[in-house]
Amino acid sequence: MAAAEDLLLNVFEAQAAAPQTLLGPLPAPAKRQAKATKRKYHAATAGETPPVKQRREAPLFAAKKTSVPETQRTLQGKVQKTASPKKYSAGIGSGNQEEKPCVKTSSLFKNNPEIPELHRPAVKQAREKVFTSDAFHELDLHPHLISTINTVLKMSSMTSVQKQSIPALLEGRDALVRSQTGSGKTLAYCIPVVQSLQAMETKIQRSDGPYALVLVPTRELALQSFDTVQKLLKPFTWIVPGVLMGGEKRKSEKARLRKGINILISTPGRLVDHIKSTKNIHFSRIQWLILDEADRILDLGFEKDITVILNAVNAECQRRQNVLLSATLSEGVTRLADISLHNPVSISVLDESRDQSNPKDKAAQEVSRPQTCDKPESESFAIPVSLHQHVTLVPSKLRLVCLAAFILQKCKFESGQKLIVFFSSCELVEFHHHLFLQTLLSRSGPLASGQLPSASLGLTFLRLHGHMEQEERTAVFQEFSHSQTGILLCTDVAARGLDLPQVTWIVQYNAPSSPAEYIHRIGRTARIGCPGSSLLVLAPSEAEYVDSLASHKINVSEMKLGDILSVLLRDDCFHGKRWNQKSRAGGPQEIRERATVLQTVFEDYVHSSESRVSWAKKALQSFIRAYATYPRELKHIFHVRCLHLGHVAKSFGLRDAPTNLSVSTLTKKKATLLRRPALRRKTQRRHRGLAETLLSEYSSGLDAGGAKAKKPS
Ligand SMILES: Nc1ncnc2c1ncn2[C@@H]1O[C@H](COP(=O)(O)OP(=O)(O)OP(=O)(O)O)[C@@H](O)[C@H]1O
Repeated sequence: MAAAEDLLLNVFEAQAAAPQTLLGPLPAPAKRQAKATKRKYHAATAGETPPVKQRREAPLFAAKKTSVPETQRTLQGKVQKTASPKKYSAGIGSGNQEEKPCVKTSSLFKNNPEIPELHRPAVKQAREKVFTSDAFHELDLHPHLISTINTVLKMSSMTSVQKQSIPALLEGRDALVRSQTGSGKTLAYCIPVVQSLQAMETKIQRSDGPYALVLVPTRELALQSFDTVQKLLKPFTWIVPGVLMGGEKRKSEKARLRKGINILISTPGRLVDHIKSTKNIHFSRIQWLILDEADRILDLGFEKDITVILNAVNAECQRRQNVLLSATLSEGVTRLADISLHNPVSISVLDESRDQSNPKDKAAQEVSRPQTCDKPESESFAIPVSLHQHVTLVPSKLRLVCLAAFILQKCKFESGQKLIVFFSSCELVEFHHHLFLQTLLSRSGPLASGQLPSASLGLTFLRLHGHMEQEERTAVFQEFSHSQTGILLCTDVAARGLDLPQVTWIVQYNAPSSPAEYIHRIGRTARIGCPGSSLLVLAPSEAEYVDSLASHKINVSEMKLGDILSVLLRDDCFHGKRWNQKSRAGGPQEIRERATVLQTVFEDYVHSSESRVSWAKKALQSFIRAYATYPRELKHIFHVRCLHLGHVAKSFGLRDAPTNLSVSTLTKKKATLLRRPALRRKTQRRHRGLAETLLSEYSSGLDAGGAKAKKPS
C-alpha cells in the first residue's frame, strides 16, 4: 500500500509512535498533539490519570481511567472489538421506545485530546458604517429610477458604499469597490448601469446585444443579480436583461442571445462556452464590464475564462467602464485590477485608522487610487457590527453530536431561527443531510414526549451544492430564501454574494480555506444592519486557527462544548436506559449519557446495512480528501497527520476506523509534493485550483448533472 494510505490508516499509531519519520517532520502543533496523546496513552495504560490540565467544564470531559483493551484497540488501529462498550438504548430513531434493542457504542468521552485554553488575542475589529443619511433622490438619477428604488425596492437612504460608488461610476470612472458583506454593493453598480443605459441618446434596441456584462462566480448569484436588475428596469422596458448560468439547455440560451440581451449576467464558464461555440454574442457595444466577487472569480481558476472573455470583449470594443467588487480585497483582485482597470478609483468604506468624524479624514477616505502594495491593510476585513462570532473546540469523536445538539437547540427549542451550515465537500453535505433527515426527523424524533408538534417545525433540512441538478438548486435556493426558519446544509457554493433573508446563524462545521472565505461565509447573516451570529467548529488541534483569524482582525468568542451539549437535557428522547423522572440529575454525567444516546442513534442508522456503512466511509474519505487540500500556510494547523482516523470515523457514525479506506491519488500526490519542494512549486498553481475546487464546490455552470452523491439504500 502506498505510504500516504498507510499513513492515513495508521495515522494515530504514527502520531503516538514515530511522528517525525513520516513524510518529514511534523508541524510543531502536530508534534505537541502527538506527544500529548502519547503521554495520555502511557498514562492510561499504566492506570494513571493523564496529566490533563482541567478546565472549568472538566466534569464533562474528565479524563477517566480507560480500559486497556479499548485503548489498545484504538491506538493500534486494530478493528476487532476487544472492549465491551456500554450498552445504550436509543431514544429516537426507532418506533417503540420500550422495545428498543440495546446497541454497542464505544465511549464518546474517553481518550479525547485535551481541549486547550483558548488564548484569544484581543484585536480591534475593522468596522464600517452601513447606512448614510443621504437619500437616493439627492442623486442625479432619472425620476422613474428613483421612484422604482423607493417603491419597488422599498429603499430610501443610501448605504455608505452606494453613496461613494454611484457618483463615481456615473462620472465614467473605472472602480475597485470594497465594502463589508451585505452592505449593498449590488445596487452600487446596478443603479449607475441602468441610469447610464436608459439615458443613451440613441435608444437601445434589444437586437443591439450587450451593453453591460456582469460576471459572477455562481449560478445562484447570477439569478439574484438578474432579479435586482430586472426590478430596476421596470420603467425602462426597452432595455432587456438576461442571465446565462448553465444548467439550462444551451439551445434555449442561444435563442435568447440571438434575440438580444442588453444587460448580460453570467458565470464566466458559461459565457466562455457561448463565446467559443455559439458565435452569437457581439461585444461591440459593451460599455460596462462588472466583476462581482472579483477576488473569487480570479482565485477559482477562472483566470483562463476571464482572459478569454477579456480578449473577446477587447477585440470588439476598446473603451468601457470596468468595475470590480468584493468584500475582501486580495492580491488577486489588485492583480486583476492592474490588468483591466483604467485610471480607477478605489472605493473602500473601511478606514479604521482614520477618524470619520474628522472632515479632513472623511475627505481622504472618499475615493483614492488603489494601493496595490499595501498588504496589511488589504488583508484585514470589515465585519458587520451586528455579527457575533463564536468558536467551539470539539474533539473529533464529538463533532457529530455537537452539530446535531446545536441544530436542535436553535431549531427545536428556539423559534424563528434560520441556519446555514457550511461543509467542505458535496459528499459531506449529502451525508449529513440524509443522516439528519433519517434520524433527527424520524417519526419519533422531533415529536418527543412533552414537545409540541410545532416545536419541530423549525427542523427543515435543505441542501445546496455543486453536484445537484440546476432545477433542484434553484428550487432549494428559492425555498430557503422565502422560509422563515430551517437549516441549509451547503458547500461554499452558497458562501458568496447570496442574500438569503433573515438567516440568524452561520455554522462552519469544516473550517474555511482562507480568512476571506470565512468572511464571506459568515457574511450570509447580519446583512444590511440586521443581527446575526456565527459558530466555527474546530478540533482541539486546530485551536491555533483562532490566532490566524486574529491576525486578520477577526475576533471570535468561545462557546463551550458543554453548553452546546447541555441542550440534550431538555430533550427527553435522549435519556439513557437508567433514566427516570426522579433521577433527573441534569449534571455532566447525564449530558454524557444523552450525548452517547444521540451518537448511538447515528451509529445505529449507519450500521443498519452494509451499504450505509460504505456510504459513511465514502463521506469520511471525502472529508479526509478535503482536509488534505488546505493551503500551505494553514498546513501547520490542518494536516491529515493530526487526524485520529478512529475518532474522526465516529463523527460519521462509524464505530471503528475503516481498514480499507482508499485514499485518493490526490493525497498520494500531496505526499510526494511534500517531499519534493521543486515539484511542489511547479505544481502549486495547478493544485491551488484543485484545492479550491474541492473545498469550494463552485460551478462555472458547465458541469450540470455532474456526479451526484449516492444515498444509501
Ligand atoms: N439602500 C438600501 N437600503 C435598504 N436595503 C438595501 C439598500 N441597498 C441594498 N439593500 C439590501 O441589502 C441587502 C444586501 O445587499 P447586497 O446583496 O447588494 O450586499 P453585498 O454588499 O453585495 O453583499 P456581499 O458582499 O455578501 O455580496 C439586500 O437585501 C439589498 O436588497
